[in-house]
Amino acid sequence: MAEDKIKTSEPQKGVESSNLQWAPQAWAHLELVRSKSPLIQCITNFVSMDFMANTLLSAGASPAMIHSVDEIPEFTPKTLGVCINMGTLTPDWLPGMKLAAEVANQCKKPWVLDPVAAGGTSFRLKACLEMMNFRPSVVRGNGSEILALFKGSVDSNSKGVDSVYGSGDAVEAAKSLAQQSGSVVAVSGAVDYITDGDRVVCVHNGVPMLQTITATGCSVTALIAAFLAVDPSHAVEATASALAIFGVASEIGMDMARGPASLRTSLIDSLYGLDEATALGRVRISCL
Ligand SMILES: Nc1ncnc2c1ncn2[C@@H]1O[C@H](COP(=O)(O)OP(=O)(O)OP(=O)(O)O)[C@@H](O)[C@H]1O
Ligand SMILES: Cc1ncsc1CCO
Ligand SMILES: [Mg+2]
Repeated sequence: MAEDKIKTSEPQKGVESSNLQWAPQAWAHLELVRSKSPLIQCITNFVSMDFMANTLLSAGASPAMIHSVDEIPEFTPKTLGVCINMGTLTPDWLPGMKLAAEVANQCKKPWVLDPVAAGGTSFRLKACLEMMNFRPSVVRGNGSEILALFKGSVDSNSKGVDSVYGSGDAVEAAKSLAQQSGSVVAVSGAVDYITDGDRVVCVHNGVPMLQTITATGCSVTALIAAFLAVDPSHAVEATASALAIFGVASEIGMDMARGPASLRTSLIDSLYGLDEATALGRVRISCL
């Protein structure tokens, strides 16, 4: 049974030794998503809706892009996880986002925040910080986004949704943010870092071309929600598994791709077709 492979013991140091535990765990999480097909509510930006829904479907989850404040009290309790993404934020979307976070918390369902371009404008920063007050189970952003949330200030060098920092530049900020907020914090980039403020887990999978496809970050945040939905009490482990499996799918997809457009397609195919031997051979997770 896939649940049996999900361990709670302390991780070991180094990629080689800790992979013995983390790679089977990542596969077990994917198997659980495939078998349980969790319903994931996504309140997300207009750019990401299609790719995010297809990412969730190819992993075996069941996405629903439902964001109306009028539907949330009835719909959110039916879900197993919620993804809230600030990408194309306007003031009229915020009450629904806050209500969905509140209902998810009341129903003890995990929810994940994607603070897109948090440091881009003061309106966006304030909204992201307000969402942090609802204590997401996990917040996943790129280096710039996590640094902006930690500092609580707009970044004059912001390039909007793209990061101007590497993920490694935001590790200490991520740890502090996790300690202050009580949320697990994930910083994505060449290496993804996941922290609860104490442990730091590193995911080494992925390909640089992911940066040239819009909404790959948004979609992996939704995948985190699906992995959390099937293992809500192990947020660090589920988040690392989701990032690793998405990264592995991109690596296999890269072998078939001719550029960003075909990688977008082959990544979805690879995630759908991923088998145990390939996952165990490719997942690379270590601990700092
Ligand atoms: N240089 C890289 N090498 C390998 N994988 C990468 C690299 N940069 C990003 N990734 C992977 O790409 C995915 C998206 O991460 P990224 O940090 O680009 O998100 P983002 O900036 O929020 O993206 P978006 O806003 O377009 O959705 C993650 O799975 C991450 O691991
Ligand atoms: C390009 C873009 N603009 C707002 S959201 C989004 C998708 C990537 O975050
Ligand atoms: Mg993003």
